[in-house]
Amino acid sequence: MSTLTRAMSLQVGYRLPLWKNLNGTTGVNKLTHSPQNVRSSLFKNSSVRINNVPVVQARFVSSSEFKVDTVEASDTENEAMSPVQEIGVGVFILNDNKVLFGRRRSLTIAANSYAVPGGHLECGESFEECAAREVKEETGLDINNIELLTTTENVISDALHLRVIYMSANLSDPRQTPQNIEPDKCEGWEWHNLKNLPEPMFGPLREMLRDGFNPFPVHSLCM
Ligand SMILES: Nc1nc2c([nH]c(=O)n2[C@H]2C[C@H](O)[C@@H](COP(=O)(O)OP(=O)(O)OP(=O)(O)O)O2)c(=O)[nH]1
Repeated sequence: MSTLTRAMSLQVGYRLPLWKNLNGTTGVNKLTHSPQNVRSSLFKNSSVRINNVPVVQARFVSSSEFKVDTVEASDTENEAMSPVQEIGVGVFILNDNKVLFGRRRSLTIAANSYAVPGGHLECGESFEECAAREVKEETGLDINNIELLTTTENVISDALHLRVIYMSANLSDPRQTPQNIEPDKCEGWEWHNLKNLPEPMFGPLREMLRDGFNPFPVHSLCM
């Protein structure tokens, strides 16, 4: 009897569907990006492991909201396989012609790559509130003019889809400088011109930007 792995959400109390097969399977990983229809094969090479089995999604392993346990296949035969959707928010903070990026230390998604500040949407929170909260928590910065840019959907596996909402924002006071409030998660924050992006860039972001996605206002020449 094969051993399957499942994740239990401690925070909201629902059980996530099982992966069909975790034994080396990475699943179909693609990113759809509206409106530019960017496609990507991110997360393929994740080094994340659950019960020593490689998987493509890390959040279950390291987040305090989840624990992982092991069940026998016979317990699971009748369980639904409908995917769970997580919602993340990423924020392009625009300052002159630059955007704020930080190199992630996290052992979860996108370890060691550069990404914009962001995090998971909390219950009852608007995208704007989430953007302001995550930016404050991670960088100490206060932002305004927070606007929706686009969304992406990362299909991590049959069981998990990650919807990411990308927002843009300005500094409330341009004299602010970013602080590394969560040094366990990030090496530090730096302003970068989009013509000269730091590497390695978080894959979905690299794909978007390479395909011409521009977080600056249309009337702006800041690129
Ligand atoms: N921060 C950030 N997350 C991104 C970006 N692109 C992208 O797909 N994501 C995804 C990865 C995560 O699954 C999700 C949330 O990001 P995160 O991993 O930084 O979350 P976090 O631990 O800081 O926040 P939280 O769970 O404490 O709320 O959004 C991005 O550019 N920046």
